[in-house]
Amino acid sequence: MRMHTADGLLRDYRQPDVFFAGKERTLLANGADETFTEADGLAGSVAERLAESEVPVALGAIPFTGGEAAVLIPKTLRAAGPLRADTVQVPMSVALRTGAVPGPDGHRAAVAEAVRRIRETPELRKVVLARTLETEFAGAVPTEVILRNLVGDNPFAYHFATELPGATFVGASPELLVSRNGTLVRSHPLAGSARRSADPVRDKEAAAGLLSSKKDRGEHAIVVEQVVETLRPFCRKLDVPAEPSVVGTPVMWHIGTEISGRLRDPGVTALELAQALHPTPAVCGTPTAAAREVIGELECFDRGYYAGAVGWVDEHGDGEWAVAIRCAEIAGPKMRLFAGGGIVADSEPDAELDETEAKFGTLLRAMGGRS
Ligand SMILES: C=C(O[C@@H]1C=C(C(=O)O)C=C[C@H]1O)C(=O)O
Repeated sequence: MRMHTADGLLRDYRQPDVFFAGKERTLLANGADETFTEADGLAGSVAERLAESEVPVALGAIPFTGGEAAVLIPKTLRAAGPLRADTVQVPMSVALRTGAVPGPDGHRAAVAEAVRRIRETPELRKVVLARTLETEFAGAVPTEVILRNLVGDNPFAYHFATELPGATFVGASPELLVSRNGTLVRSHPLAGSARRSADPVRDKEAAAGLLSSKKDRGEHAIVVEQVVETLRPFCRKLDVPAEPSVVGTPVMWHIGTEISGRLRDPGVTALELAQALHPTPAVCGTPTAAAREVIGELECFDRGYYAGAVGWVDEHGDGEWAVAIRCAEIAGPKMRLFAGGGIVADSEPDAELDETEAKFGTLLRAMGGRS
């Protein structure tokens, strides 16, 4: 059997392949033997088909809410270990047009309204609000260049390029929704963010300030609480660190908690766990249904697969699903970037606006810009 290297798979990726690089495996898939669009019972239907499939892995994306899943069993699949190589940045042409939807004032107003609702609704504790950045290039966006640049910028993220109806979805997520390897289950929720600084002293201060911020710690605790509550019934043992830690990307600091557990029933697949956890309050809010409703009212665009989940599951039920953030949809010459942040009772509109601008930086850097 020919062995593949993760770096080789990255170099071979071309749209419309499906690429996913996580901590366990790097996968490059081509063609679709079977596609799964029905979100209800998705984990069950996928597991059933995988049991008899020649290619024993399904991969793709599930949307933020409602809508169709975009998961497939490919015709061919190549697999390698995790990506380690640091790829050289490839230059890209500059975007002709960019425009944020909503613009700065629109986002500030939405944040202020979410804060007002959180303060006056006792059970509503957190709502995640996002915005988009629409960009247009002179020609078709080279998805493989964006993907390679994302990897080069941060080899430690979960990288993906997967096909959606009418678009390619590409990103470098720092956040693990869930992974399953045998009976070992892991989740690494992030919530609470600060922009990084080019000045090392200020950068360190930003990380320390984030970890000691009461508002950000509160925002983070809400996510951990729900992830633990959801995983508890699936696990006979669950390790939750008493204190969170700081996790860095090239542009952001986040508060993170690495949770691990042992599955009670090894028949529960990674995709089933992902669907049980999704959407966590890191991308939706709490309580989930009320937060989702506020998002529907205050966001002026459809999230699609942004803030959904992207990953893979195999015939044993092992798999990795990342939270679909720090990402963009590419369609021909157009590229739409997404970024959001958690809003709690003491959030400030200007700071929240800045957080989304900073988070756009992950994709902007891959597009050859500066963040
Ligand atoms: C919603 C996003 O990020 C999420 C929200 C965070 C926050 O509110 O602090 C931090 C990490 C992510 O869980 C995004 O990047 O678009």
